[in-house]
Amino acid sequence: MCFKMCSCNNNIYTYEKLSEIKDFLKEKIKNEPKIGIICGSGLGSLGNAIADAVSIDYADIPDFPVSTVEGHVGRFIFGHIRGTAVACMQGRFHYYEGYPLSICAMPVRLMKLLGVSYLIASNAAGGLNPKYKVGDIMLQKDHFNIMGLAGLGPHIGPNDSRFGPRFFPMTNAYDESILNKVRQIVKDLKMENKVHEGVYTCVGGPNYETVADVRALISLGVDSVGMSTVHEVIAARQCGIRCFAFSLITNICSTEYGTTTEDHSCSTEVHSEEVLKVGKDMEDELRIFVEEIVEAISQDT
Ligand SMILES: O=P(O)(O)O[C@H]1O[C@H](CO)[C@@H](O)[C@H]1O
Ligand code: HPA
Repeated sequence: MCFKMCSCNNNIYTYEKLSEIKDFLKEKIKNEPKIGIICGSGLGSLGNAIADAVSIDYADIPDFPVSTVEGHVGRFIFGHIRGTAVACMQGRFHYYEGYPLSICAMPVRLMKLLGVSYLIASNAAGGLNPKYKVGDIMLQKDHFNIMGLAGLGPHIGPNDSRFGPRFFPMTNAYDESILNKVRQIVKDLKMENKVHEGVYTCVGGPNYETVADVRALISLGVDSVGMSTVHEVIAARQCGIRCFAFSLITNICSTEYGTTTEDHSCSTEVHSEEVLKVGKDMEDELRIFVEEIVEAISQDT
């Protein structure tokens, strides 16, 4: 299938196409997943907590896109976390890979067809809030949809109401009752000193931000910046999935021009190696955190 398509309409992932993919996956999995998990860059090990795992590479799913970015393995893992059936994406799709936002968010609609009613999305992100440190976690209280303000979204074009209504609110995009459960988990796990709540934004990337970009985002009230998640949450809210998302702060975005070092790099630059390393360093702690969240959500009826 050709993924080069207009970003505004002609969405190739029609309801019928996604139903075919859903049927293909359903034949391979044992239980209907209740919670969808999207692993951010370097956070794929969140999927290692899954029992009775059935792994399906994106490349083996008919008409499915493939992950092209380091830190995103590119497979679904279906199974259980603490007894709850989950669908976990070890690898997501980003706009900068050349996929329109409708394709980046398509797996969320697929998860809905598979039976998912809750989403836990994670991302690696740069810290803008001066209180944040590398390795901190930011619970997404909200997002600032810069790409949406520029007319880009996963739902632009003809609307198929089987994926949800044309117009829908985003006031409570991040579910307050899940957030309350997570706040309690943060206390129980004694993580208060490294967990914050804030506003995330998704930029197009793949370059990291200039100092002027960073200063502007801070002035707009944004606390963390990445290149994902927002369009996934939009697609999820459109089809009635309740959402929780968090950023792992993998680097601090610089508000100052750095000094150029002897090798012509800059002292305040961010590089993808450090982003992935912070994810790796945090993998055990985050895996337990996500397991607790799954268990708390599963008690929700
Ligand atoms: O949002 P995730 O997938 O975690 O990845 C983040 O990390 C990558 C940049 O290092 C970008 O893809 C950015 O979006
Ligand atoms: N900016 C954008 N995306 C990111 C960053 C960043 O600083 N860190 C990890 N993903």
